[in-house]
Amino acid sequence: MSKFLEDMLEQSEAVRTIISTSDVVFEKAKSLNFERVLFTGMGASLHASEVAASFLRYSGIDAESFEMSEIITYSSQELLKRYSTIFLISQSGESAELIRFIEENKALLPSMTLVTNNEKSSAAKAFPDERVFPLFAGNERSMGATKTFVNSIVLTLMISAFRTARRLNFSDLPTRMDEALSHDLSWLAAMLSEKRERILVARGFGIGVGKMARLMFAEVAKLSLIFYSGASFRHGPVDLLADKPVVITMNPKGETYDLMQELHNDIYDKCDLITLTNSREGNVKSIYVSDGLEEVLAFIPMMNLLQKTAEEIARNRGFDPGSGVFGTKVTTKE
Ligand SMILES: N[C@@H]1[C@@H](O)[C@H](O)[C@@H](COP(=O)(O)O)O[C@@H]1O
Repeated sequence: MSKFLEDMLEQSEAVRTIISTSDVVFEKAKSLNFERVLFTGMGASLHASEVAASFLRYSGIDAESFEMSEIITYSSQELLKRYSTIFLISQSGESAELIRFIEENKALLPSMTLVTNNEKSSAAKAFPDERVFPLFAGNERSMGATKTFVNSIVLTLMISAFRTARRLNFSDLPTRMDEALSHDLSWLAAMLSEKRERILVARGFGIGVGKMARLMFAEVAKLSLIFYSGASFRHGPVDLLADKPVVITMNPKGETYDLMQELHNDIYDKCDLITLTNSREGNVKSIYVSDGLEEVLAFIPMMNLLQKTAEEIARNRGFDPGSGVFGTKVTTKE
């Protein structure tokens, strides 16, 4: 079994564990100021936080998510001071940018909070326990985050839900994740291995997940998957349909479901279109996933489905899923 597959199969258990810590999470979250929130990190950790940032904005709370490396060089401490809470997300707690960010912004430590899978990391040492939210994802072996990505989404949503009036029901999520991984996806892996453009489209809470899918395809399958938000795809990139690409959309029931359906109607005869959805109504080729989950959580099992596909593509292409060729799980050089 590949490292990536091993990690993948442990995800639902990891989610059960993080959900079981909700009382401690809510207790710690009480001391956080949600006036103006920034989430920052690199790679999977950054993309996971984009879900909570859009969830908070959707609930009327001022929240943003920016890549840490860009903040370091192209922003300033004066601007960072304006955030009431800065969430640093890092599964390892050792990424080069994270260490530098903490070092260069020591004056802002009181407004920072760390989300990490490694409570003994260099980053964690800079924070008191009440400012560290552990991911409880267990040992993650592979390059191409799985358990820590999903647990980062769930944990930052748990923290965010504490502040909003919107209650989130996570209880069915682990079962839906396992169901997603039980699909036979060999046909999709074969289609995505062909020498033509692969495009992924999603909106809203799916944008962070879509960017993560792009990263995972690069890290695991060693293939490029282009990601667009549903709206930006219409603003020009639809011309990629000229070469009949494979287009996957993630379209759970929710705010923009109908708009995405319209997009399907407009493009289905110009590409191989597959939609991941929890609606039975669609009239294009669908993979049914995330049954009954609310919009913000529905993208997680969709990601699991894409993980399984990427794992199979990697094996078909002769790569060891979860091992980097040039990349590494922890990047210690900026
Ligand atoms: N190749 C890895 C990515 O897979 C990971 O997402 C990123 C952030 O890692 P961390 O969350 O440990 O800071 O670092 C590396 O570049």
